[in-house]
Amino acid sequence: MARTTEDGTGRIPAPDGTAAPAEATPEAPAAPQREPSQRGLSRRRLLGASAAGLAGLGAAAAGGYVVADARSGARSSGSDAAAAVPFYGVHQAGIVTPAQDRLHFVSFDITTTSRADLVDVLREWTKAAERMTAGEAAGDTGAVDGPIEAPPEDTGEALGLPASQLTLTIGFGPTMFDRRFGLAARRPPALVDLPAFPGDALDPARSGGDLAIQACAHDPQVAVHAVRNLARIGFGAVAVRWSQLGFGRTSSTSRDQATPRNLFGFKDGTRNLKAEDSALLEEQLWAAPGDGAPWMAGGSYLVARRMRMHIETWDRTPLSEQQAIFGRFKGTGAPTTSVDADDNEFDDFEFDTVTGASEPVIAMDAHTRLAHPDQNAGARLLRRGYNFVDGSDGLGRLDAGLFFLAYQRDPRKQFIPIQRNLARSDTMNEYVKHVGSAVFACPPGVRKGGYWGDTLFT
Ligand SMILES: C=CC1=C(C)c2cc3[nH]c(cc4nc(cc5[nH]c(cc1n2)c(C)c5CCC(=O)O)C(CCC(=O)O)=C4C)c(C)c3C=C
Ligand SMILES: [Fe+2]
Repeated sequence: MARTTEDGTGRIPAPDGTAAPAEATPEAPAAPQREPSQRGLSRRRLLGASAAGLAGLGAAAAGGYVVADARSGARSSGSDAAAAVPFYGVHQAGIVTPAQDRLHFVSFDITTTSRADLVDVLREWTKAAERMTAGEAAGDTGAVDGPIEAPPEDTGEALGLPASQLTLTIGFGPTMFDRRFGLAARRPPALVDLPAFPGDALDPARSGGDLAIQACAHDPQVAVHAVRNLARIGFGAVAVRWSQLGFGRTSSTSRDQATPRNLFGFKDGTRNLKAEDSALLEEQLWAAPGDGAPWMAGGSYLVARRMRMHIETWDRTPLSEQQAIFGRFKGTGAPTTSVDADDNEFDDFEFDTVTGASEPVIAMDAHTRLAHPDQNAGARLLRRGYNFVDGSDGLGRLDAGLFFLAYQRDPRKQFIPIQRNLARSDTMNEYVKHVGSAVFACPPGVRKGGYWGDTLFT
């Protein structure tokens, strides 16, 4: 039987068929089931109307979700890409949530010096984020149902679009803990300024920030709409410092997802931390109460690096050399130590295997050897990066690369030592340059009635 979202929210059903709680954790409170505004022509109502009109078309594919596209009237089945991810939960959505296809990441400077104003913005953002992730307009009266004399409460470009699995994840940068807001004593020990690494070519205009929002969705317009409306709501208290669009995920964060490819053409995310690795997530991803900042318990630390990839040089590099850099076959993603290249993507590396000439099959300076937990005191990352192509560089090359996003429990023990290892000797460094960098403390998930980061301010 085809599964429809009867309340019209498109909320992803839990495995038992009930509406899933936030972040699909057993502890998470039930997601709110609100009536659409009486006046508002919400995105959800538009979808509901469209779905009703299409009801006579009959059931879609067995076991699939049924999603109506309000813009085109088209109906797609067998996919939940249009559904909503609950906003509330123990952890913020957008971390272990199966990585969506599109990203809009934005870093803000806080321009107010008033702590009360900052908290007001976080409260307003929370309300808008809850609405937008449910597929609704940013404010009650939306884009077209407010007073004609006033600017609308929503910018309108997502009218009629479904929730598209939008997640909004907030992070606080080290500079938010300076003297402005009385938060210095609450700066988590793990929220360190990242050191300079060999080869860094960081642009300050693409680095740092007091606050960041990661918007991920299956529709780029939905992600951009969310960021734009949060920036609009925060006007006068925050200003965009830099932002980055991403068009193709470069990691899987769930075993249900196929491994995607980066712009070097290699499968990326094979050995990522995944949502199903419960014990590892506790050990490597989520901050715990004893970690030195109790307000961060259930949160995580995010490192963002804009990494330019010299794809034109890469494209002139022999396949054998490309594969040697990753110690993996380009086609299947299997380690080059696997007996055959077929279907062995998830094989373990045999780092001790040597060639007839007694050379290691996987070079000592191969990216995957240097990044492997065995070389980094067991440290792992939950990578959630995206490909980008931001036009060209004026020198006949595309400005392309990987916007690397990695969540972890403590960057001092995870990103920093791994990156030190890579920066020193990774053979990939010839093709890659780090041009932007930032680190954020992402607080735990929001309880119903609470607001983003309330554990920090209360
Ligand atoms: C400091 C951390 C890392 C940076 C920066 C980084 C950049 C980077 N990586 C690729 C492509 C691949 N990386 C792969 C694996 C991998 N990379 C890191 C860390 C960083 N990568 C880790 C921790 C791992 C997993 C190691 C392990 O547990 O075995 C792979 C192999 C596929 C996979 O396992 O995901 C690829 C391919 C690029 C292109 C890049 C910068 C542009
Ligand atoms: Fe990597």
